[in-house]
Amino acid sequence: MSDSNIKFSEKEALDFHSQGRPGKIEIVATKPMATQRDLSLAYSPGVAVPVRAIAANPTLAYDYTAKGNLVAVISNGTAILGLGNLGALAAKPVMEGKAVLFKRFADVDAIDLELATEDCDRFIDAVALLEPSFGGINLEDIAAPDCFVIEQTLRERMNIPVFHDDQHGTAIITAAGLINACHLTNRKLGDIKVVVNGAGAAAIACTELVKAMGVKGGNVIMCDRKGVIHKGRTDLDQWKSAHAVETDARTLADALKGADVFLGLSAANVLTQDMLKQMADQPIIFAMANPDPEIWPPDAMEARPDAIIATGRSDFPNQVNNVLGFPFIFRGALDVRATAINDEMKIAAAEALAELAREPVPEEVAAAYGGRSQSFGRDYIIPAPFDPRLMEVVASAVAEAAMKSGVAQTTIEDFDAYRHELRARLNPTVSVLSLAYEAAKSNPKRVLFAEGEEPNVLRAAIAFREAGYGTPVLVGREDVYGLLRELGVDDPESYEVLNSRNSPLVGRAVDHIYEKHRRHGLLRREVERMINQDRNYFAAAMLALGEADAMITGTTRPFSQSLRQVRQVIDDEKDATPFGINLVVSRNRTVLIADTAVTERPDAHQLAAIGMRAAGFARRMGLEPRIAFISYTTFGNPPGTHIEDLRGAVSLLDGINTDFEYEGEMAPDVALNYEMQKRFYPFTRLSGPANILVMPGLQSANLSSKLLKNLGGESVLGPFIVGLELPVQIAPMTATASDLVTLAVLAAGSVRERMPAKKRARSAPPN
Ligand SMILES: NC(=O)C1=CN([C@@H]2O[C@H](COP(=O)(O)OP(=O)(O)OC[C@H]3O[C@@H](n4cnc5c(N)ncnc54)[C@H](OP(=O)(O)O)[C@@H]3O)[C@@H](O)[C@H]2O)C=CC1
Ligand SMILES: CC(=O)C(=O)O
Ligand SMILES: [Mg+2]
Repeated sequence: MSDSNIKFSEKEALDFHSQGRPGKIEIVATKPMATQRDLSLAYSPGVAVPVRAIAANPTLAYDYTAKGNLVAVISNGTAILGLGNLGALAAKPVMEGKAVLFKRFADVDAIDLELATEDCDRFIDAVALLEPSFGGINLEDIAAPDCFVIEQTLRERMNIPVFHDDQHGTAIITAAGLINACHLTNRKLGDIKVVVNGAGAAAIACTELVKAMGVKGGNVIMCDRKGVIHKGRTDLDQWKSAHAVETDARTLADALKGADVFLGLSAANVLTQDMLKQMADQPIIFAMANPDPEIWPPDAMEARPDAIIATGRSDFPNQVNNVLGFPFIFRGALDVRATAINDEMKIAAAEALAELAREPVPEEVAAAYGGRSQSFGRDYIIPAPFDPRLMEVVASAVAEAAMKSGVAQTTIEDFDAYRHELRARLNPTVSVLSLAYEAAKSNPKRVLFAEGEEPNVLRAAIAFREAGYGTPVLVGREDVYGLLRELGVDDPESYEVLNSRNSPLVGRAVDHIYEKHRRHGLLRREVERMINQDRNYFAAAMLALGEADAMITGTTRPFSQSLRQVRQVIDDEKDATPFGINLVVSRNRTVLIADTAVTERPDAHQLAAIGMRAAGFARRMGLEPRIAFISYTTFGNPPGTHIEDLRGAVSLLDGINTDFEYEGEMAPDVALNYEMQKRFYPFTRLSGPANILVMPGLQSANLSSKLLKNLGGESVLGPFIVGLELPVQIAPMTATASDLVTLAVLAAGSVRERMPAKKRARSAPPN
């Protein structure tokens, strides 16, 4: 089995796919469909107008339909990952997965199409007929040699890019990795001896590309299931025989003697430690079969500590997987309406990837993969898929190469502006959340789940642990182990449970709270009762005493009650009142709303302080803060009362040195609409629409967030508490298990660097 650090059960994988709406994709309308008029425009009779326009000028399809951003991911399921021919229907989860990766990484809309035929001609006809619908075709998981015939014929017949990703996507990423691995081991492509295991779609394309880049034909030995592909074999088709060589080697083991490079695009576990021991010094081992590689990296490393090792998986260093390429390659091709993805575009992508890996990694990416090396070297020969730079670097290289090589139908005049547009397409908050998850994995923390008897909380704790985000510490008095068992956990005793009825830590928890409050009216016996009766007090005391790094609670009582209890044990940050921030993540923008949780009527000082801390929070989320102090009036229009505090906050900020933009008072429709600001209030100090709305009071902040969540269809996260001395997050009572996991990850992520929890506990002064 694997030594991977991502663990999940088969049930989890199935639940992931079946929960909520089955599958991974849905279609969302981009235009309003609310009124009779909307319907008349979207469909008959209004739709007739673009129909006639496109009939007269076909390129207008790119202006009036989704074609220009739409890719079909098409398979017949004859080579699903490394699982073999499992048929068109079984390929659907992979193709849906590919479609969502297109969206997630490059904002390309993609739809999966599975064709139930193994007849090349029928497949080709079916795909060719789809040309009007799509801006590009991604062929996927079609076995060799049919895939060669299919792709070649479709490229000739179609006037949009047709790209078999298992061939060229893989070849591009492999080439980038190989360039860098050779660079690190001082090898020249012209000298290396390569063994390619597999002679299918991916293997043949990789071999062709590396030969085109300078690897000598006579230095490459390819193997299939029957062993080495040598000149004496009589069972070879034209694609395999093109790579047959004169050699005495007959098996993979023979071929690997003295080889510099192993490129595995075959099947799981076919490479042994003994074979690796025969390879040259500093061997380069790319075991790229999916989902399980030809050899697991720890085994390869044990046999050859001097090796550079890559796999197709995200849970080991050096992920050589086509996910690093296809989203961005299609992004660039679509943006210039390319008619093909040609060799120039492929080479530009490979070079851009290789160069990017040699550049310093941005701080947030390094932090996210903190446990692993993130500077160019043996464990980092290729960028990581979550690196936000991939989009602009690879897509712009591909678009430029398309223009230079004459397959672009439109041109990009200003590449700086284009790169800026590409950055904006990726919602930074979505990226930051992904990075927060990665960061949690590489720096796992101990998180107290204060409501450890609630099924939802336990589900979250299980998911938190199994995803590798950290160690959940469950606070509960009932039989928590029994509850875990009911939820399908086989080894409940492996979870840590703290019970305030019998924990040896109770005495110290009481001491801690009593110490804080004994001069403010609390008797020791009252503190004992608090600890005994309320898990929030006990959990918060455990946090304060260093038994864990962070805490989450909130699902069993109103937010304000949980917060009040927590604040009796955990101090506020110096000179600050805590407040709540909600994150509204809508299609193309993220907006923060504050204070959604604590102070009912903040005065000018409190509003200014909320603005300042919200700006810091926004930066941590990857947003450059632009604050609007929100009112129902904009700069006194219409005239009204209750705006003094907002104006006061603005002038308080005017009096200090701030490094963020702020403006107010403003109504939300003006704050969020920069065109309107420039038109009616050209003196605005914002440089774009506001992304932090500091509301005049708790009512407006809290109500607007809840309305957006329930009516607006927006994804609203939070409230996140800002301003407590120790990381505590309080979930809304309606939180789902997955909301709780996000909160736990964010709470763990805001742990300041200090002594690890357990150590602090031990070094605390004796009571
Ligand atoms: N990391 C990445 O990005 C990618 C990885 N891959 C992986 O590469 C593998 C092949 O995919 P693909 O090319 O699309 O599939 P194909 O079906 O086109 O090719 C499979 C090839 O693997 C060979 N093979 C299978 N088992 C063995 C074995 N035990 N020893 C030697 N060769 C073997 C087959 O040999 P024969 O010709 O004798 O049948 C065939 O040549 C899969 O595991 C896939 O997951 C693919 C694309 C991208
Ligand atoms: C990654 C991929 O496309 C494959 O393994 O088939
Ligand atoms: Mg594939």
